Amino acid sequence: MALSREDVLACLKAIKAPSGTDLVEAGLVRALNVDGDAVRFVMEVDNPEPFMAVKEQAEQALTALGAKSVSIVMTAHSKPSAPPDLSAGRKPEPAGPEKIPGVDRIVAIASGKGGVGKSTVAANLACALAAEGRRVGLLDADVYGPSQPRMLGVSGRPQSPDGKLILPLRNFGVTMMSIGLMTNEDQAVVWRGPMLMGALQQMLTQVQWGALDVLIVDLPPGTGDVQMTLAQKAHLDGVVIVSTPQDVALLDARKGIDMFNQMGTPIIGMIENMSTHICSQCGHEEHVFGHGGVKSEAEKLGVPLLAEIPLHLDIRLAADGGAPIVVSKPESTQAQGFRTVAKALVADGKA
Ligand SMILES: Nc1ncnc2c1ncn2[C@@H]1O[C@H](COP(=O)(O)OP(=O)(O)OP(=O)(O)O)[C@@H](O)[C@H]1O
Repeated sequence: MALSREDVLACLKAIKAPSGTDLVEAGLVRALNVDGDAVRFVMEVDNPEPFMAVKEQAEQALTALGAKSVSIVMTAHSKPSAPPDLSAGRKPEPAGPEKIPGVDRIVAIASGKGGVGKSTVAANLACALAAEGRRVGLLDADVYGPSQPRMLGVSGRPQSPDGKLILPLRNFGVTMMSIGLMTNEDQAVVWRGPMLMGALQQMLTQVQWGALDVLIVDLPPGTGDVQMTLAQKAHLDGVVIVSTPQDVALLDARKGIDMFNQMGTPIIGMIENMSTHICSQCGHEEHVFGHGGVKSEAEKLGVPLLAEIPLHLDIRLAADGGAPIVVSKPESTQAQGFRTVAKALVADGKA
């Protein structure tokens, strides 16, 4: 038998809530839906226990009225939230960037432009810090061209025995995780904003980094979603900007510095890469990309120039061969720049 809304309300008005008032008057009947011989409504109560008998009574009365199906869902009241505590002595709440448990510091390696040697610097710095006895992690967040697996000579898919935490890989004393290890090496990866941010967050929080003195993050070039997400989600202790002496690379580096300044991330310093070219045959030195541009820029910006790294075949061969120059030829002059930066970071408590 088709019921009307009025019939149903009249039926419910005859049932008393524990307070003595009828169900409708007490405002307990919410979202009433009468559809033919089916009746549904929600009873909003603080504690369902005392209302169980009332619910049963309502079901019986509605069935007697002619309802074939009765569905009464009891939900707890959504209490209005307390007004914000604006008193001066209140405890500060954690907001914005958070620390990763077990990771003492996070240092990002950034560049305004692609191909200036940012990943080479990140790999060498990580290995040089490990050689200084630091517990080092290296997160390859360069989603557009992950290169750390090749530079550190690691391959294979990271395992996740419990399906929750990802086990990172390790080489040369560096604990490493790369987005490149989650995709096929030759496969072009198209990342959309939310996907990218999700992947970065997963790399930060779901990788079993263990106890680290410093986590080095190799960022993609430029000032995009990854940089913003990292600065917003993780507590970044500082950023090292890599640039070549060329004007165009410097211009892009300036944009990067500007962005990190706006996000309140300290700039640890700049590194001029491919500073001078020393011929591996005759030792002749020439300035392929100019020289000193980064130094004067760093002076202008009031940030330290951490090192001038030469453009040298050995640096490329070592990086491409899976053992960075600080590992394969630690005593060479080409490795010295990286090692000096690592020592300085340790001495300043930055890594
Ligand atoms: N100082 C150097 N001397 C010789 N070769 C170098 C030097 N620095 C980097 N390279 C080489 O230049 C190439 C690009 O370097 P790298 O991948 O580190 O740059 P990147 O800035 O990280 O690039 P991307 O924009 O792809 O992330 C690599 O083949 C690397 O071996």
